[in-house]
Amino acid sequence: MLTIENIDKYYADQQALSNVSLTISNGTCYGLVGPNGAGKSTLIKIIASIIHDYDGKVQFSNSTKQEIGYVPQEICLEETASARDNLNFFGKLYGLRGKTLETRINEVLAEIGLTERGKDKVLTFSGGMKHRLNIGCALMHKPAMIIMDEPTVGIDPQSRRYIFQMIEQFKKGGRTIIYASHYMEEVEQLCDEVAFMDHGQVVENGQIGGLLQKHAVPSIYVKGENCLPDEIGEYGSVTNKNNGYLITTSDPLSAMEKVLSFCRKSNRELDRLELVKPQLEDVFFSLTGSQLRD
Ligand SMILES: Nc1ncnc2c1ncn2[C@@H]1O[C@H](COP(=O)(O)OP(=O)(O)OP(=O)(O)O)[C@@H](O)[C@H]1O
Repeated sequence: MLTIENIDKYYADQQALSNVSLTISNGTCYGLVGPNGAGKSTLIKIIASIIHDYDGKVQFSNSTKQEIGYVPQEICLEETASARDNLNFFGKLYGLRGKTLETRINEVLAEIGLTERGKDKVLTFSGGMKHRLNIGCALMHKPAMIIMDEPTVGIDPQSRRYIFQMIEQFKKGGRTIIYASHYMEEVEQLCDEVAFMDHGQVVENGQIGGLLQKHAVPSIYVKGENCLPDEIGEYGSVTNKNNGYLITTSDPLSAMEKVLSFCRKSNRELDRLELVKPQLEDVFFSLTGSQLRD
């Protein structure tokens, strides 16, 4: 278990984190979500012991700091060296030597899908392959906790899928994962729990299902050439979306029936009428009043 209590962090006069407290249980895939500058990387660096000058407490129970694998946001590889040599370097940093190191390099290359490219220089790799190797370097010492800072920024869909599969394997292996991202859909897909960060604070945290239930307002989507907002406005609160209308209402099924019946009676054609599943993006919006990518 990782317990973070009342963390404050300043860079000179600027406060990057304010009174941040979180508890992360072993074996959880925990998402840290927030816009640029929210404080995710700073918090991660504090957990990974890269930043030491902060107020507050970070406590690990039954996991030592040695068991953390940190995947930085920036690619941290020697481009002119091969994948094997990069893994060799990180393995040695963690105290591996000889046959054990050699075996571990082979295992990690297989895990990140780069066995065939092990002897090639990193500068010949695609962005996605570099990201996978970047993750591989953090796996050399078989860490119980893996901390990943925006591991899918700027990579192709195929590599993103590969990284997701790796994370699913980490989860199956019982590892604890901290996953910082500003891609809400990734966190929703991968994580069990999430903390929303904004302006250096945790604005809400908890199990994803619970947060959706607690904060997301149900809605329906209506699209039809002659459906006008003031005609359907009585069924809920209406906003424009993709040339149609989103009606947020506490009773979406009844609102659907009413829209359908209204359209039948008045001979309006409907292109689309659907129940909208609440998403984490909506929860973040309802808590902060801003979209994640504003
Ligand atoms: N080394 C630094 N020196 C000064 N200010 C910094 C430093 N690192 C981060 N900051 C500031 O601290 C705040 C939090 O930044 P941080 O990088 O932790 O946020 P983030 O959520 O990870 O953002 P991003 O998604 O852009 O990486 C920002 O205002 C940032 O400008």
